Amino acid sequence: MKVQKVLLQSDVHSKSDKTPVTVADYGLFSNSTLHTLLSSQAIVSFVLVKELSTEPFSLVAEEDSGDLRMESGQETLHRITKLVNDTLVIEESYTVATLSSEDVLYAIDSGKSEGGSSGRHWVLDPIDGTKGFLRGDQYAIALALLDEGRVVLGVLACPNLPLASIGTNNKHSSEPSNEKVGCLFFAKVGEGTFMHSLDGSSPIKVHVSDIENPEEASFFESFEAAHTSHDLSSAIAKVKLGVKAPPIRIDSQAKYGALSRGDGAIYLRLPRKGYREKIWDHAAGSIVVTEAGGVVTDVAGNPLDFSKGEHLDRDTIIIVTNRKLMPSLLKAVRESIQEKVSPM
Ligand SMILES: Nc1ncnc2c1ncn2[C@@H]1O[C@H](COP(=O)(O)O)[C@@H](O)[C@H]1OP(=O)(O)O
Ligand SMILES: [Mg+2]
Ligand SMILES: [Mg+2]
Ligand SMILES: [Mg+2]
Repeated sequence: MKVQKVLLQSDVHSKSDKTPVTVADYGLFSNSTLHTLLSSQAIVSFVLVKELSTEPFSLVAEEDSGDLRMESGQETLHRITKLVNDTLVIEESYTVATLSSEDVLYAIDSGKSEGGSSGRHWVLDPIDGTKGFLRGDQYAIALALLDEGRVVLGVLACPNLPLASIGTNNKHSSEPSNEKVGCLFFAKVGEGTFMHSLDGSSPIKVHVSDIENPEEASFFESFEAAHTSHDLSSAIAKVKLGVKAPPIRIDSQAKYGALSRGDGAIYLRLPRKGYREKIWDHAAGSIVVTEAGGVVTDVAGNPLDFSKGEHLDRDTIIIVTNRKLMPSLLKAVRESIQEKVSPM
């Protein structure tokens, strides 16, 4: 959050489309991003190892220390180490000793497990929705626990997600947005999904929307057209289901969080051909939604399979909604795909 604030105060963000333009802009953006995602991975990994010292530890995480071990990476490593220590200071129980650069490298590289169908594995996306982070929009820190290939626990921190609904029905776009942001969702198998504010309000139990008529539903999709087909989702939602509201396009697993509390009723992810989704992009989000009463499936109607290592199957379409809407949504997705493949 600290790094994003600095980014947003820089000149870069005064441009209307919030995208980097000059070489210097790109430098600032990529350095800040690198610092943030590696620090996040180091902090979560360090804390997990400390808390779980009595059991075998396996972490499947997105990032690795990469060039940080080389001469050219020393300045970056130094800054990340400072960022990690400055952050851990806030939490008194972790300030026993200052972490060295070596400790930070070790923590980052503890995330090299491949996961799989046996035993327990933590799954971490230290910054999910990197593009949203850069734009000053939505991003998430997503942590899940797999047990024998099944997600049994999920935590989703969404630092920029308003505590109030972001659903199209509740939004008054003419009003200035001074709403409070920063939500944390957590779900444990069989125990439901809870949300509280990042600054620590008491948790409330959340439920997915109970809308039955698809025309009244609003739907989420990626902000980035490279991550999902906006054309296909619009064909499914507008044409097949009669959805009236425009799509809510936001980055990251904040979509799962927002859906789990009923801000919208549908999330469609229609990746480009050949793409293999990573487990850390969906593990936490999927249990947050299912424990809130929702359903997360592929196009065959099966739950996502997190037991095959780092990836889901190639070309996995992800369909998320409540139990009542799922049959018609599945039908609409299948029909639209069929029509796209073999146009009449
Ligand atoms: N070509 C791609 N197709 C689908 N997802 C992608 C692609 N490239 C990166 N991603 C990952 O998809 C997620 C973002 O999707 P969304 O559009 O829902 O925000 C991110 O986790 C991003 O990784 P990252 O964690 O590095 O940001
Ligand atoms: Mg991700
Ligand atoms: Mg990521
Ligand atoms: Mg990434």
